[in-house]
Amino acid sequence: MTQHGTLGVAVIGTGKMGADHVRRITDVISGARVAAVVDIDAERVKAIADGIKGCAAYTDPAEALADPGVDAVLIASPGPAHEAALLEAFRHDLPVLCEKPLTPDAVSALRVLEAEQKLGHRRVQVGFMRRFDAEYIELKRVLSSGELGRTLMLHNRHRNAYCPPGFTDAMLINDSVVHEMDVTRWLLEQEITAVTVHHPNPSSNAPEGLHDPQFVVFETDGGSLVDVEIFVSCGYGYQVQAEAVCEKGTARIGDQHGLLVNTAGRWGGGIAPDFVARFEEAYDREVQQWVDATRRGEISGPSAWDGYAAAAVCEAGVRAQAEGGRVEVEMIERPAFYR
Ligand SMILES: NC(=O)C1=CN([C@@H]2O[C@H](COP(=O)(O)OP(=O)(O)OC[C@H]3O[C@@H](n4cnc5c(N)ncnc54)[C@H](O)[C@@H]3O)[C@@H](O)[C@H]2O)C=CC1
Ligand SMILES: O=C1[C@@H](O)[C@H](O)[C@@H](O)[C@H](O)[C@H]1O
Repeated sequence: MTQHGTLGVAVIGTGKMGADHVRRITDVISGARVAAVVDIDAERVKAIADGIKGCAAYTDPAEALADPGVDAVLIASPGPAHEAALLEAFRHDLPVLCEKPLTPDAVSALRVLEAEQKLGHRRVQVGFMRRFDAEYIELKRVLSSGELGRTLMLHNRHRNAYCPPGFTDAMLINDSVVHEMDVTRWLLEQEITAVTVHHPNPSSNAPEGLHDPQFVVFETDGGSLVDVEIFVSCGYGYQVQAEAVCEKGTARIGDQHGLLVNTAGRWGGGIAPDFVARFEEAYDREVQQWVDATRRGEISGPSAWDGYAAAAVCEAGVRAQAEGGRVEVEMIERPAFYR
C-alpha cells in the first residue's frame, strides 16, 4: 500500500459508473485514492486522470495493473470485458471490486471461479450494491429475525425512467433483473431453481423492438415464489420496491417517502431520477467496506460464487424469454471454497 497506508485503486472503465466511483473514492470515502484510471477511450481517461493528483491514465488494463502504485482494482467496464480484467487482476494477486455482472454468462463466470480457486484465496467482491442499501439491510434483518415467520412470496418492482440506446430483451434480464436475482438469494437464503417470463403488449414508450415491461417469476429451492416487474422505459423516474409476504405479516421497502409535501389540494413526494441517485449511499457504503476490508487483508460482500449463481439464473431467464415456458436453472454444486 502506498502513501501512508492508503489503498491505490485502479478504476477500469470510466463511463457512468466508473466516473462516479472515481468521484466517490476521491471525494467521499476514506482510506483509498485513485492511482490509475483505464479506458479504451483515450481522451476520456486522460481528462479524468488530469483532474486527480498522482493518477496515471492507461488505455490497456494489463499495463495499468502492472503499475507499482496499484494495490487494488475496481472494474466498471461493460460486462463482456470483466473476465479479462479479472484474470489480469488475479495474475497480480490484486483484490477486486467488480461491478455486476461478474461476467455475462455462466460458462465465463465458472472460468473466473476456477481461476480464483487456483489462487487459493478469495479476491473478488461483486458490485451487488443493494446489499448495502439501508432499506434492504432492514428488510433482511426483519426476515432473518423470524418475527414474521417464513417468507412465502417476494414481490419486486424495478422501474427505470428510460434505458440506454441499444437495450435488448436479454439486457432486461442480464443488466436489470440480475439485481432481483441477487437480492432474492441474499434475502431468502435460498437458491433460484426455475424462471418464467411473461410480457404484456409493450408500452408505446418502449424503444423499437424492446418488449418492455416484462414480468419475471422465480421459484426457489425453499418453496418461495418471487415476481419481478421490470419496466425500463416507465418515463417518470427510478423506482425499486420489494414486499415480502410472510406467514405472520408483510414487510415492504422502496416507497421513498422521505419528504411529503402538502400543497394546493395535492400531496406527494419526490422520485429519484436514476440508480446513481437512489443508491448513492449504498454505493458509498459498498466501496468503503471493500476498501476497509482490503486494507485489513480481508474480502467480504457478495462473492464470485454469488456472481456465478446470478449468471446461471440469468441464462435460464434469457432462455425463458426466448423459448417461453418455465426454464430450470443449471448450476454446479457450491465449492467448499465459497461456503
Ligand atoms: N450497480 C449498478 O447499479 C450499476 C452497475 N453497472 C455496471 O457497471 C459497468 C459499467 O456500466 P456503465 O458505467 O453504465 O457503462 P458505460 O458505457 O457508461 O461505461 C463503460 C466505460 O468502459 C469503457 N470500456 C469499454 N471496454 C473497455 C475495456 N475493455 N477496458 C476498459 N474500459 C473499457 C468505455 O469506453 C466506457 O467509458 C457494467 O458492468 C454495468 O453492468 C451499470 C449501471 C448501474
Ligand atoms: O445496474 C443497473 C443498470 O445496469 C440497469 O440497466 C438498470 O436497470 C438497473 O436499475 C441498474 O441498477
